[in-house]
Amino acid sequence: MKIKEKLYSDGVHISFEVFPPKTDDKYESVKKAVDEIAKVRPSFISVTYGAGGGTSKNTVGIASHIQNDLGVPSIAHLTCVSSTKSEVKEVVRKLKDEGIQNILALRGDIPDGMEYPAEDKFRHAEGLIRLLKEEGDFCIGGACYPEGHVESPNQKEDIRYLKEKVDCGLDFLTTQMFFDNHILYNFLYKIREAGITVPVLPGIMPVTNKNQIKRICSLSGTYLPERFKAIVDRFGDHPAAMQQAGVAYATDQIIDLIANGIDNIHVYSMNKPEIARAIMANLSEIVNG
Ligand SMILES: NC(=O)C1=CN([C@@H]2O[C@H](COP(=O)(O)OP(=O)(O)OC[C@H]3O[C@@H](n4cnc5c(N)ncnc54)[C@H](O)[C@@H]3O)[C@@H](O)[C@H]2O)C=CC1
Ligand SMILES: Nc1nc(=O)c2c([nH]1)NC[C@@H]1CN(c3ccc(C(=O)N[C@@H](CCC(=O)O)C(=O)O)cc3)CN21
Repeated sequence: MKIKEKLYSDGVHISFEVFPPKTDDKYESVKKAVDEIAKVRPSFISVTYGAGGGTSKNTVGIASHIQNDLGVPSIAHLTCVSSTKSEVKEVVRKLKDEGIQNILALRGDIPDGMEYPAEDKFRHAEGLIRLLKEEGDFCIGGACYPEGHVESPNQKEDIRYLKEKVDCGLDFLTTQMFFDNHILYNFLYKIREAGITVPVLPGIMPVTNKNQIKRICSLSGTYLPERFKAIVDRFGDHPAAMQQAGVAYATDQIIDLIANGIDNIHVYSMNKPEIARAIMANLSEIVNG
């Protein structure tokens, strides 16, 4: 099923993100986590592609399992930063073979020490989107950055490139995580003003671990409100308490988004079924009521 059809259908839709195993010995444990997440019947599950520049060989396998064995729509991330154009084409062929219809087209994070751009690689997500349009009939998503992308000199320029990227044929956008909804509302106003009309799925990350938040912030420069920092300061060294507080904070953000008319929300719960379950339990009457 094409995800864009879901996005325009009635009701509130919650999706989750998972990352594939880095090594084959972890395949079964990731599969088990994914099976559990599928049980809460999210509108779709997205599968990252070497987040932070890691490996990507299991993305197609996990995305295919979700869609073809579990009956939940899936979307495979595809980045072009670490692969040559012909390697990217090879992955596209595998995705087609597995019947994957949804792709999140990304440039991806530049790994430490990598020389970029390179002659035989796409420089931006744009090139990848053009290739996907030529190669098949995919539903294509892209990433956007409510606080601006770390490599962008300013938000105006970032939004100008975003408009060009969407015009290459994107069906929807997912946002980088944010911890203050006002940032999202301001961003939405600006991109609509700039003529970007595709659905935008806010990305919410339930933070459950102090080190994870440090890594994320150094990668993407995310603003952390005082209210959020107080939670990490108070509960950061107590994993169970941090998890409970992180889920409550994320739930609060999600309810505010829904109350303000946003019906599609993407949750960066990664490979943690207990987080997916807790979020869905907190929203049971809101999503299904
Ligand atoms: N939000 C998400 O779901 C995910 C995001 N990522 C990320 O992928 C990143 C980059 O991927 P994308 O957003 O797909 O990259 P992109 O190619 O759309 O944008 C990357 C940067 O290049 C600029 N840019 C874009 N098109 C340009 C053009 N034609 N000329 C000049 N500059 C241009 C953008 O303003 C931005 O600063 C990472 O930094 C990371 O945050 C990775 C996985 C998931
Ligand atoms: N800069 C950037 N790169 C990304 O890959 C990315 C974003 N931003 N923002 C949106 C999502 C969120 N992503 C995430 C978020 C958390 C983990 C995570 O929890 N990773 C584990 C280790 C993963 C592993 O073992 O491979 C961790 O403990 O950090 C991974 C990807 C991927 N996406």
